[in-house]
Amino acid sequence: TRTSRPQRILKAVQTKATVGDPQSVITAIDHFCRHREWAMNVGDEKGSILDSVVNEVSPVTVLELGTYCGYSTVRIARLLPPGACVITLEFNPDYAAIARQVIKWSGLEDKVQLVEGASGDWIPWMKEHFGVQAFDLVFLDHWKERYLPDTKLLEECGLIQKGTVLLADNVICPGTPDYLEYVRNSPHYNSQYYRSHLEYTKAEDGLEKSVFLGY
Ligand SMILES: Nc1ncc2ncn(CCCCCNC(=O)c3cc(-c4ccc(F)cc4)cc(O)c3O)c2n1
Ligand SMILES: [Mg+2]
Repeated sequence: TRTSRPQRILKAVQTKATVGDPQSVITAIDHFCRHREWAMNVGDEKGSILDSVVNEVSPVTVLELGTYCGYSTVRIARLLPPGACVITLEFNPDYAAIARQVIKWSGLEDKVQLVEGASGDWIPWMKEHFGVQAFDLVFLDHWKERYLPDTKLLEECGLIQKGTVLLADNVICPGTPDYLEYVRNSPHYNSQYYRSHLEYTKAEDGLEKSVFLGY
């Protein structure tokens, strides 16, 4: 049967990128998705905003919700200092299998913990299973209708503390209206919108950065 799009993305990485060179992996995926087949990676334009937030926060512990092919996982992990790590959750086992290989090709497997499963099932176990106290940065890029319930779940589980930064993809396209309303109106968050475009297109999209102010 035909290969899947994630399999074709992995092939582009394995033919165009250099093992151990995360930037070449990022460039290979962006080139493939801009010139061959669109795919739902955060992309180069929003990816630069993601980079700037990671550099600003310099997180020790990152949670990514929605791995897909590992493009944003590689973007984040390549900027982390030794000892820091990103835990990334992926629901779809086929995507997870591809992402593991993309992360390995980039040479960043020591900074990444890829967990297969649904966010709602795994978040309550984060402290116990991974010894996480709280996350310094959470990148939300999974089911858009899960952004709000999972944010509330992270709060309830004590995984968000004063200073934790939430960075949400796709707040315009496909859109996460209930999440936006919550973080923008809550007295416990300081929120700002980074206007950009839907990956590899001219459509408007953006990232919402929300800093938890404490209770
Ligand atoms: N709970 C849980 N836990 C863990 C999980 N892991 C995966 N999932 C399921 C997530 C499935 C993929 C999520 N991402 C998107 O849907 C997405 C879509 C577009 C897009 C598409 C078509 C258009 F015309 C325009 C824009 C663009 C983006 O940048 C997107 O990120 C999970 N769920
Ligand atoms: Mg996205």
